[in-house]
Amino acid sequence: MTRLSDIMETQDRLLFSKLFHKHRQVEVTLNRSVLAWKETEKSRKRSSGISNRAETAHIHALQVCEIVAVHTKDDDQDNKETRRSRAEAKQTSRLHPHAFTVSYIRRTRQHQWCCSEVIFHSANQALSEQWIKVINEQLALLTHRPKSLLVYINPYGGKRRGKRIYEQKVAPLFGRACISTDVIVTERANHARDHLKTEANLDKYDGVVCVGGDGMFSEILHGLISRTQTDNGVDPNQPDAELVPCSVHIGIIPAGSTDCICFATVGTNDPVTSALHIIVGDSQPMDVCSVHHNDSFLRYSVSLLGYGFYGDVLKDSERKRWMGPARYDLSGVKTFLSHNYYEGSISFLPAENNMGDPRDKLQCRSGCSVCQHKPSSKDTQWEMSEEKEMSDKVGGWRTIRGKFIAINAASMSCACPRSPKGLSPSAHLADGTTDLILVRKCSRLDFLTHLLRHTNKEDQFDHSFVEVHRVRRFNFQPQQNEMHSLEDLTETPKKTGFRPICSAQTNYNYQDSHSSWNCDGEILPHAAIRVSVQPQLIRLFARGIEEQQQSLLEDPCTLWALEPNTHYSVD
Ligand SMILES: CCCCCCCCCCCCC/C=C/[C@@H](O)[C@H](COP(=O)(O)O)NC(=O)CCCCC
Ligand SMILES: Nc1ncnc2c1ncn2[C@@H]1O[C@H](COP(=O)(O)OP(=O)(O)O)[C@@H](O)[C@H]1O
Ligand SMILES: [Ca+2]
Repeated sequence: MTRLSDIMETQDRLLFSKLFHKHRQVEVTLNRSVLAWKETEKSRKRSSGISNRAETAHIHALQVCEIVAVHTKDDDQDNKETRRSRAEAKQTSRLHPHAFTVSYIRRTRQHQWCCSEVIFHSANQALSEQWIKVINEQLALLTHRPKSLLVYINPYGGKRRGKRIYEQKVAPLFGRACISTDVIVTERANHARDHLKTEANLDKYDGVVCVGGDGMFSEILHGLISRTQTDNGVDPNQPDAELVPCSVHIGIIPAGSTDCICFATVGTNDPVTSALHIIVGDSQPMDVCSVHHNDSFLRYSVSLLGYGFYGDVLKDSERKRWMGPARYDLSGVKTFLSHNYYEGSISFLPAENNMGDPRDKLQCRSGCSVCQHKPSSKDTQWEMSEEKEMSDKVGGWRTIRGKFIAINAASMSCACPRSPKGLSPSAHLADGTTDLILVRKCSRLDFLTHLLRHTNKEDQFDHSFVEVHRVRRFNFQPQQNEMHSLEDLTETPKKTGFRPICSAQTNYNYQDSHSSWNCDGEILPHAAIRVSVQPQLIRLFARGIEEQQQSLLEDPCTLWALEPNTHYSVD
């Protein structure tokens, strides 16, 4: 563990100088991992006006991996400084005219990051240039940082602010970090998907950036996965095909309605935070579910596959797109009041016991140990042999038949501003499993209590009518129409609430008896599906949700007070 007090002294210094910062003389040190500075004793004495007294020295430190860029100071920054302290700034600029700016990541609140700046002045131009050169050399060693990105903007997602968000908040940061971009503003649905599938020259880019919501992300996901499988000769129609992971990272700039994939992988829906995760080249692997109907491929999903409640909400909300994100609230209330349930049979292959449990309260966080667990060959053989048997009684597969208000498969927590802990708070981003949540037919009041628990601290699984399983695969088969007796027809499905009572009894049809699957915000054309989790098929420019660190919130430059004979550690 590095001791902060040693940083100023150590042998592995790359550069050490006396420079000026905020009109005070500072000793600045750079080593391979940290840029640190503290006020010189002479300057401390002068500014405190008390001689011969040991004042507390403060060391300010930035991790090199969190430096966005270093530049010669520009006039704009001069103006900002001038406003703050005109006289002092003028004097510093006159005496030490050669300045450089280090832009770095500062944590604010709730997992939010911003880009801050620290300016160092010197009287010596060559010295200032040397600092810029050496810091840049260190940044160049961070080879996982992207240099070239392909950006797709959905101008109609969310509140239709995607283009403005990108131009005003993101592009300037990419420019500062010297990242080159090709930007495509989409002209129709599936424009981005089709471009990625067939046209885009992916060799040119280190990553693809999606400016939009979960639906737009889904387009990028499909384009990239499909392109990768084509390039590697894999047929995605085969439900058991082992898919080839995509080599290109995906960045998400949230500009949609739910933005659950961004929220669950970063902890906030903030375009600047996401842009900074892209700039530093963070990497978060993610599971992808492949969904098939019989032996043909339907879609991929990374967040929610929801039948019943969430399928009905989505279907209803599509007609209200003009309302923007509020459409989900209105459709949510309407669907809740309809209180439909659907019959069907769900069979699933549970994950091994060492994969945790959806109710274990172990949340997936940055560097999650559960997600780093690779299935052993024994686990894999077990799974393969079980899979072949495909039986209810033997082989680990379980089958549950019943009447369900909702069937949800959450491959990640699905946290979003509407539900900050998500549909399955302990689901993992990259463990190769999905949490299958079955909400059986229950009273309206019970279902409301269950829904409300998504928004507070209570356990939404702690109901007799809810069960949850961590699974690797599942199949769903809706109740077949022809299997109903006449009596069943009047019974299935229950359409209470605002429909004419006779419609459920006399106009029984497929639409009424079946819900639709909401697959990351897209409606699937079939109710009978086979789902298989493909572990870590894609990588995002993200790092998972960070545990909050109080010390990092207190000072722009991660400030430590250095007490005599006390050591402070850099985490
Ligand atoms: C009475 C209070 C009820 C509160 C219940 C809140 C539960 C919310 C859980 C939401 C999970 C969302 C999972 C993500 C789904 C998205 O993929 C999908 C499309 O997003 P986008 O492309 O950005 O529009 N969004 C939805 O399906 C919306 C579900 C909203 C349900 C109220
Ligand atoms: N230029 C476009 N015109 C119309 N639809 C588009 C365009 N670009 C993308 N889309 C589609 O818009 C849908 C919603 O996009 P998204 O960005 O997820 O917004 P929201 O979160 O509001 O649903 C996606 O299904 C995507 O395929
Ligand atoms: Ca998972």
